[in-house]
Formats: sequence, structure tokens, C-alpha cells
Amino acid sequence: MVHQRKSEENARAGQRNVEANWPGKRPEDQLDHYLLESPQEDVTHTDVWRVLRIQSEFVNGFGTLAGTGPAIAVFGSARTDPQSPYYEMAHRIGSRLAEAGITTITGGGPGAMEAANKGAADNDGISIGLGIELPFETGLNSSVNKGLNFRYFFVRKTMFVKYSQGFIVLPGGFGTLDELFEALTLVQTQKITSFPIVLVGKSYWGGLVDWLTNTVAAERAISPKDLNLFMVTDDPDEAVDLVLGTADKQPAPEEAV
Ligand SMILES: C/C(=C\CNc1ncnc2c1ncn2[C@@H]1O[C@H](COP(=O)(O)O)[C@@H](O)[C@H]1O)CO
Repeated sequence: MVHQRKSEENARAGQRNVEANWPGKRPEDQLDHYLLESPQEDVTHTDVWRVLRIQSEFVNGFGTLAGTGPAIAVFGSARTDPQSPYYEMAHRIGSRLAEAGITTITGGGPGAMEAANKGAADNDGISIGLGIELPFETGLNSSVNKGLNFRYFFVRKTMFVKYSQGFIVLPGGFGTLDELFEALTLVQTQKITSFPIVLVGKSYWGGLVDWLTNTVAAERAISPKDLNLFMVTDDPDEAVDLVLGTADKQPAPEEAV
């Protein structure tokens, strides 16, 4: 009897709560109702399930990459042709990193990513590929010797920053620019510190550097000192020296371009 009264009170309280927070809805419209009732198909596409998938992707990424030693992430176009000089540069960068005992981390795809992974693997280095599930499946390149696939770009980007100590960025498109500007924003806002970012290819990056200098900094959308958050070089060996802090001199972008 006491039980029944209690549960009726709870039901009325639940109804008041739902009406206050969600006008026009009944208690059975709350999330638990959908979670517990079949059919379940729709539920697996709700944001609640998405949160769990995102969480599991973080857990899996942290678990797999936890033991990663010193590492540098190398970015660049998925479309870089094996005949391109940038492919050769990416390969050289992966080789040099391996020789220095540094792990190479890439997006695990084709083009510049494949070249850097190959350079690392050819020199007995650790060659990590953090792949991304895409509608047009490309899979991890064959030079990845430790690989992981992600559904979410933002989870994958966290891994690049968390498990590397610097970025080398070869010519690339939207994906590469996204990775570059993510890192620049994190350093600019001091979410990460002491994080060298080296762009390879003075003529490729020159237009962007000019625009950042003459438009973005000139119009005060960034501080002039933000232009010092990256370096530019044409030389893959120098890129490695700069990112590892073993170069004689770290050029400011204006003098490097
Ligand atoms: C476009 C093609 C394949 C795409 N496959 C990719 N695999 C892994 N990582 C990728 C892929 N595409 C983009 N990325 C990420 O973005 C960067 C390259 O993007 P961009 O737009 O090509 O510059 C790269 O660093 C990856 O992290 C078919 O060739």
C-alpha cells in the first residue's frame, strides 16, 4: 500500500518534471522509454549511442598508442604522386626520423602519408598509421607497421597531437590544412606548448604565408608573433632537424620563405 502510494507520487512527480522540462511530452517519451522499448534500430543512431562510440574510439586510441615513444606526425596530400618530388621528400623525412629513433605517425593513407610511412619502415622505424573511415575506402598503406582506424576525424586529430611532439607538413589539401590549423590554434591558445610545426615546400606554402602576413596579421586577426609558430623549409633534412630542435638556427617564417 505504502509502495503503491510512493510509486503513484513518483509518477506524478515524473510527469511534473517532464512537463516542466519538455512541455507537451509524457513521461514515456523520456529517453529511457526509447532505450528500453523495441524496436531498437533507431536507438543505435541516436546521439546517446554516438557518444558511446566516440568514447570507445578514444579508449581504443589511448590504449593502443599509450606506449608510443618520441614521435613526429607527418602530414601531406593523399594525392601526392610517387613521381612527385614531395613524395621523395616525405620518404626522406620518414627515413631520417627512423634513423634518429623517432616514430613516424601519419594518417595511414596514400600519397605523402604512404611515402613517410615507407621511409620509416624501410629504415626499421616504427611507422604508425591512424586511418580514417571514408565513404571511398582506401585502407591503411602497406608501410604502416602499427595501425588504427577511426570513424571520427576529431578523435583521430586528438591522437596526432597527444602522441607526437611536433608536426611536419608537406603540401596538401583540405585535410592537411585542417591538421595544420588545428595544431596552430592549439599552440596559439597555449593548449599545447613547445610544439614545433614545420612546413615543407617554400613555393607551395609561400602564398599562404604571404596571406597570413599581409592580410591576417595586418588586419590583426592574429598577432604578428603568431607568424613565428611555424617554420618553412625546402629541405627534408632541415625539416627533421627543425622539428627535433637539432637545427643550428630556427628560421622565422619571413626569412625562411
Ligand atoms: C583522397 C583519397 C584518399 C583519402 N584517404 C585518406 N586516408 C587517410 N587520411 C586521409 C585521407 N584523406 C585525407 N586524409 C587526412 O588528411 C590529410 C590529407 O588530406 P588532403 O586533403 O589530401 O591534403 C592527411 O594528412 C590525412 O591525415 C584518394 O587518393
